[in-house]
Amino acid sequence: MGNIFDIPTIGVVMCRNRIKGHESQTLQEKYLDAVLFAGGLPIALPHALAEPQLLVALLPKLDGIFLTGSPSNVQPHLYGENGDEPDADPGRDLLSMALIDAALERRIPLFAICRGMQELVVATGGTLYRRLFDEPAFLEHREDPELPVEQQYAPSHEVQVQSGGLLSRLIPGCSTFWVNSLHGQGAKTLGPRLCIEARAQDGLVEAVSVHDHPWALGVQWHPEWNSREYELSRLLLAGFISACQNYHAEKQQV
Ligand SMILES: N[C@@H](CCC(=O)NCCCC(=O)O)C(=O)O
Repeated sequence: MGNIFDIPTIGVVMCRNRIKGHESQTLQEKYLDAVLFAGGLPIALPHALAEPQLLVALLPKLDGIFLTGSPSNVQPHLYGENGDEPDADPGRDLLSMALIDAALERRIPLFAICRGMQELVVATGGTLYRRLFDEPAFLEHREDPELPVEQQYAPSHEVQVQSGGLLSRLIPGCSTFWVNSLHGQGAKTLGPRLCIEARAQDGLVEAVSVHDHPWALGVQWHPEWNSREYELSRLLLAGFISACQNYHAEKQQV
């Protein structure tokens, strides 16, 4: 694993849950393991870190930011829609939006998975389909909750990679591949800072990157799931950690 001081520190955003009556913030182990297996040091980020003074103290310590998936949905008012969101996690929204702003401004590497990609879309001025499953043009992108978890995360549909982008550089020679799919929302419009990196066969945007940023990628699927078993997932995570190592080294030179 090398010298502990060379391992990049990756901030991983937490999610709010109620456990046995107690308000809690949690992180699924698969996200932590994916960062560890790729050679990063994951650090859990609780929502209180959105407070500006704490954020300013935190950011210099991070070499990368990892936004996880979550069953909760981004609050609709953040992308200009009315109405309640019963599955909201406002603390997560606040922290993720602040972390994305910081990552874009400071050029910190950012890897955003599923809800994380939706947060990246919203933070950069885009909008979401709130009920993708009510849109007749789209495939079913949700998992079947009745199935065992291994089957829920099994490959579900193909994606087509846009040539010439960050994703195609990370997985050279691979222009289509199968992904798992566990989301009921999806990117509807994108702000000017995002590039499309992949689409599903129904046209849904499945991956995005940020213009003029060394490494900021959002994917709608779950490369963290059994990440060591799938070569494409390993390549994405290795690319992220390598960008974090470069960022760490650049910081030392300033
Ligand atoms: N709630 C949003 C985002 C979906 C999402 O992130 N799913 C993954 C949940 C579990 C995990 O982290 O693996 C939507 O429905 O689109």
